[in-house]
Amino acid sequence: MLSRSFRLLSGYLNRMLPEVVFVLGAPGAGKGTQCSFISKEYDFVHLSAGDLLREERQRPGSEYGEMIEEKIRNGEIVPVEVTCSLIHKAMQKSGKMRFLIDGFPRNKDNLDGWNRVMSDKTKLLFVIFFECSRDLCTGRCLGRGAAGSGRSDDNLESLQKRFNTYLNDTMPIIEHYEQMGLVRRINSEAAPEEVFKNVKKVFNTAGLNGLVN
Ligand SMILES: Nc1ncnc2c1ncn2[C@@H]1O[C@H](COP(=O)(O)OP(=O)(O)O)[C@@H](O)[C@H]1O
Ligand SMILES: O=c1ccn([C@@H]2O[C@H](COP(=O)(O)OP(=O)(O)O)[C@@H](O)[C@H]2O)c(=O)[nH]1
Repeated sequence: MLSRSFRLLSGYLNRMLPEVVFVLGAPGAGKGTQCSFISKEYDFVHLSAGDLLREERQRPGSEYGEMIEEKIRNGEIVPVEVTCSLIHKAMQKSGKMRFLIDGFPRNKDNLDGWNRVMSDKTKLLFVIFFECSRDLCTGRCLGRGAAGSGRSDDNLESLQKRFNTYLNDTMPIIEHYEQMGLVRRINSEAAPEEVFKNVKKVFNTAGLNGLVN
């Protein structure tokens, strides 16, 4: 009896937690593009860790501006205390309950930091992993740079470093979630609308099919 009440109560409390989907994949795999599609059709707020860091870098008086710029240019990962606190603040500011966290967690420091501070405040639904060949991803990022992204890392030299970081540091995080049965793999080499069809299948299968807006 007591254990049933406990289960009901913890189930209820669990449902009250903000829900999170992590979105991972190589640089240029299409994470941002797909997240913006998802947030238009489903009740999820898109939070790009990279965008939050770039905003913080531009914020007058930020003590982290230079460090963030250096890390981004070199394709290295910013310490989790900075990234996690930006994500947490953006979640609170939104007043919403469902979040796509794009481009995070990218290494063990990110994963451990999130688990330390955020895992008991949120419920991780699943992890989307966009799979795309290195050549296509490189071409997309260079195209984004040529089209005027203004990003200091959309160049060949930074891209080589970003890919090394992705292979050495981010792939083990994806494998970690794979072992937990949380990864939803989606090939992202086709046109954006085609990729989105498969993204929708993942959300609908998870019972998140309520359209919004
Ligand atoms: N499926 C796709 N096919 C072709 N180009 C794409 C596709 N998805 C994204 N792009 C383009 O590739 C670049 C990188 O996409 P983006 O969504 O910013 O990737 P990420 O967030 O993974 O770095 C952008 O210029 C975007 O317009
Ligand atoms: O949690 C994060 C997300 C991004 N970055 C930095 O921001 C850069 C750009 O990341 P973003 O996700 O914006 O772009 P992508 O590399 O996926 O195209 C990365 O190479 C890192 O230097 C980081 O340090 N921590």
